[in-house]
Amino acid sequence: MRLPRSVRMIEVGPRDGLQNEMKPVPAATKIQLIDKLSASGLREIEAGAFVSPKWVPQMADSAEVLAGIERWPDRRYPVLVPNLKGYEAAAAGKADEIAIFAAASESFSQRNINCSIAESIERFRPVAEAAGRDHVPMRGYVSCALGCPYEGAIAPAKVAEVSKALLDLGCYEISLGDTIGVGTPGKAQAMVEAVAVQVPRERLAVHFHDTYGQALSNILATLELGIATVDSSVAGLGGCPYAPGASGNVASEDVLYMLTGLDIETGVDLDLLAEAGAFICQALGRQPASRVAQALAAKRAARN
Ligand SMILES: CC(C)(COP(=O)([O-])OP(=O)([O-])OC[C@H]1O[C@@H](n2cnc3c(N)ncnc32)[C@H](O)[C@@H]1OP(=O)([O-])[O-])[C@@H](O)C(=O)NCCC(=O)NCCSC(=O)C[C@@](C)(O)CC(=O)[O-]
Repeated sequence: MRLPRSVRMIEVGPRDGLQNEMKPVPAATKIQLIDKLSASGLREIEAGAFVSPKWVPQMADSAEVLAGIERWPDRRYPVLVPNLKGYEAAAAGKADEIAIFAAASESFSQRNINCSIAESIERFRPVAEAAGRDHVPMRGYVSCALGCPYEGAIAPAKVAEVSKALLDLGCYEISLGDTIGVGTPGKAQAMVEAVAVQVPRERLAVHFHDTYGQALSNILATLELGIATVDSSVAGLGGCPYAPGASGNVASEDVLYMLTGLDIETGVDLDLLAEAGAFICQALGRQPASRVAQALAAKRAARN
């Protein structure tokens, strides 16, 4: 088994993790969470989304969050941007990176951003031009890479086509989203292999939700193919508002524990990461979904 020596962990908890929360999470809590995640050693932390507040009310305070966080010099705080209006707001908030998001499923694209896949690529074009002009790095997401809540199975060739379109727009990296967490290791590998024909694998990231408990296995399967960038969410928070039934993202603590066990470097401190997870779970009034966080907490409780 050939695995990468180091992996970039992209933390999506403050955005993907919180966007589906029904009760408003105060901006001050989001800010504290992001500061704690920065302190844990994570270098890329998605801080919010400049999307329509009618569509995703929880992200309406993203400007306030960006203005309030401590910006560590060697960290980046990307935000999601669905259109030029979102880009202008993100730029006004001094976002240091943006992410555009398309889907490999027509139905999901309609439900999530109210347009077809082709229309979304056209809508992203002026965003890409503006980001290029301003030297703001741009990441791209492809949702439903392993299945769609409305259409079921999605052809890997379609994922490859949309990934290439985002790459051509100027994305430095494409994150392949198993939005509803239905993937299994063999299917994840086949999908990555299909995309890698169009997009160099060093420019691919994986983004698994853990709905069916397959996320860690899927990550390991894609690391074996040379993928070295993994999205995850502290405490396993998350779910997409336009993907009914989708559970949280794979927990950052669980990913980190697995990577450390494989002697793969990340630069992230597990105790500090778990502390950030405990903080946000306390604020939300729930237990972390991360098995590693639960095990660490039980060990601590037994010691005291
Ligand atoms: C794309 C739109 C805006 C189209 O929505 P629309 O209704 O077609 O847009 P519109 O242009 O007709 O505008 C409607 C209203 O929204 C306003 N508006 C328009 N744009 C913005 C903006 N940027 N910021 C703030 N406001 C905005 C606009 O000004 C107008 O306001 P009104 O005149 O009615 O008062 C909408 O569908 C939207 O915001 N969708 C975002 C949905 C979303 O955030 N989903 C979750 C993120 S994707 C995800 O989680 C998956 C991922 C990335 O994690 C990977 C994976 O797991 O698969």
